[in-house]
Amino acid sequence: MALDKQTITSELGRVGLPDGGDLVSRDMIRALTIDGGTVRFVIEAPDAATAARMEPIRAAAVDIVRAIDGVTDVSAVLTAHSAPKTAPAGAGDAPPSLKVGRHPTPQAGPVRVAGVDRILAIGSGKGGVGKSTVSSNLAVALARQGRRVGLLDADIYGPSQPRMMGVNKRPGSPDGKRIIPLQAHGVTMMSIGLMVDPAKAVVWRGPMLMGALQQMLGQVEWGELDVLIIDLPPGTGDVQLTLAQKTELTGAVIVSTPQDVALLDARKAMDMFRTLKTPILGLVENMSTFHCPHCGEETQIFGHGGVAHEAEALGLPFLGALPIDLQTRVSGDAGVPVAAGEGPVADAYAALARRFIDGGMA
Ligand SMILES: Nc1ncnc2c1ncn2[C@@H]1O[C@H](COP(=O)(O)OP(=O)(O)OP(=O)(O)O)[C@@H](O)[C@H]1O
Repeated sequence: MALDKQTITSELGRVGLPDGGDLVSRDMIRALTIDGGTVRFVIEAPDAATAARMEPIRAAAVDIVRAIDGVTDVSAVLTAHSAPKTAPAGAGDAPPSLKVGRHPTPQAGPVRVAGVDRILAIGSGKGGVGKSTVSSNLAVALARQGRRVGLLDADIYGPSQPRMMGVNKRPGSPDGKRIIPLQAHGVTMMSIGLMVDPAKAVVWRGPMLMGALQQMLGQVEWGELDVLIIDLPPGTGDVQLTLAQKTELTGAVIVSTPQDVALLDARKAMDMFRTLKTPILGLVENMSTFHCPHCGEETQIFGHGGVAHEAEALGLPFLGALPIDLQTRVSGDAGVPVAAGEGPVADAYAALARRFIDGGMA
């Protein structure tokens, strides 16, 4: 019999906590995925101090799931999140201004974005590994599966989503306060690149970036979304820091190519998210195998499987591999993500999206 989430959740509900309740009743299980006999999940403690005491609980959870018929492998990651569950009173009340990049309005701590169920930050250590490509295609693939998806291009230094999603209109504002996002391929989208000249944004530092991000999240009329995907700049800079500190992120997904040098940088990005107490929900390998369209031969241009191994070594979920593919690049440049069409790469993105939905991440 195929494993199902309900069976696993009900077993995890037997893992009690010293201060009362259990892992399920206390809502600590995140990103539960089942892949054949392999079960992966994240245990999210309310804060770092609690997480530090929870290793025996994590081990008990692994044992209890491993004992389920059909389970061959279990990976459970312990993370901590210090964010409050609700937006503090008054958050978002400050008079907004459409001048993007102003100084931020004071904000007590991480806040939710009204109407948005989950926020995923898509990060990478290195630039050029395909983080924006994966963000846009994943967004489109999720929308094709009926999810309500938002895409925020927060790559302030090199916004590429307008080009990849085929939009270049400046978003409108009926009252000079609210910003109306654009729609493309079933996705609600917004890019800092549509509001400001990236050449100017390059010199922005902490407070200016914080103000701009606060506006993108607070003033944009996102509507009701199942998931908002945020395409981050590469590396570990001010945008990541600001976002993790000011917004209640569901978690981060790391995109890397398979070769060691990219993985080295990906590790730095993961270290940063761990320090910021943002749960890392998993890793995606981009530019994996190349399938020759002429002879059908497979070539591992950047190697293959490096990200899956890294995920395994770190006990993190491996979410999927996407091939290196000419059509992906051409479609991205043409503003129609490959996931919007048909074919093996669109299928790979559909499978990735399914994984996110099944894992409760979208
Ligand atoms: N799987 C793929 N196959 C072929 N080309 C790809 C693939 N993924 C991305 N590309 C191409 O590689 C280039 C860089 O991709 P992209 O802009 O998504 O990377 P990035 O990590 O977001 O970079 P940066 O952070 O510097 O913006 C683009 O031209 C894109 O079309």
